[in-house]
Amino acid sequence: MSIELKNVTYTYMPKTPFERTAIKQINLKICKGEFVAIIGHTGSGKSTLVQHLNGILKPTSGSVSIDGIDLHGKKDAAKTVRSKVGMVFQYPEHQLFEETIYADIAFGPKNLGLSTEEVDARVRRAMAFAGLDFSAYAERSPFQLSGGQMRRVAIAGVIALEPEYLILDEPSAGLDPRGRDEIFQEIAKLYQRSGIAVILVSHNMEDVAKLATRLIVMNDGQISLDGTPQAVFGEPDKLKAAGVDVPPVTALLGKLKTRGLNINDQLLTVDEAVANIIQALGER
Ligand SMILES: Nc1ncnc2c1ncn2[C@@H]1O[C@H](COP(=O)(O)OP(=O)(O)OP(=O)(O)O)[C@@H](O)[C@H]1O
Repeated sequence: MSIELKNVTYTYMPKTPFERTAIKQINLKICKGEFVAIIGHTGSGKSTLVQHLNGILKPTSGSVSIDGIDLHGKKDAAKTVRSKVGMVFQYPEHQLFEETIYADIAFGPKNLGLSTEEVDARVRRAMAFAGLDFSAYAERSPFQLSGGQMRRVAIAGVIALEPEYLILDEPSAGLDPRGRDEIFQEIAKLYQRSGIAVILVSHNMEDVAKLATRLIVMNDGQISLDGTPQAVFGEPDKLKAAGVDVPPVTALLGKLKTRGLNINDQLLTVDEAVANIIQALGER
């Protein structure tokens, strides 16, 4: 079970003076159970790439398939996408529009043609998952909430679709550190509890390093690195060429190593780094 892109190229505004090829000859397979983070400098093609994973964009050339179904081949392809792929866009709270939080989260499942009971069960599950107490929030207007809470409602609306592939394009953009941590904790929880694939576009290297099982680095419309976080962050020269920084923890460990400390510079979390630094200092 996978989403597969074969030789996908996408050109915006072809045959005009504004023509721009945003992704070039991309070959990529993402399987259920993976947590894939897509990183890269501004304009490297991340959003264009993920908008192919749910059929919003149709490749200029090449093909996209989900669980073996060609997205642009069959008539029922759109239905397959709707039922399997959930997409959280940048600033998803801008897409809230119903009068109550309940109605907003119920909107997607209703559109899937589910029974009232099933819609209700999904709304309750999604709200519980997003940390929104049902009795306190269901009948409130989403527009009375803080920015972080509005985003949780918007994400709950996508989670209520119970997608098998969940795509999140910069889900923490514009949030303060606390809001950002909460959103990432929820995403991690969802990933750990279910066998879905998560595809996350993010600029935050620490979150990416902590959560992802696989990192894809985009550079100028192409995939320049693809591997585990350890493997990718172990390629500082290629990362630099792609305009991407290593996580601060990895950078710190690298510097301590060049200063002669016997240290593992492939660690990605603060806790791992602290334990390793204490051990290295004890050896001196
Ligand atoms: N609607 C559009 N019309 C024309 N060109 C576009 C459009 N959207 C994106 N582009 C161009 O395609 C290229 C890739 O853009 P894309 O948004 O996919 O990059 P990105 O890596 O997601 O960037 P960011 O990190 O800033 O969101 C850029 O050069 C961008 O200017």
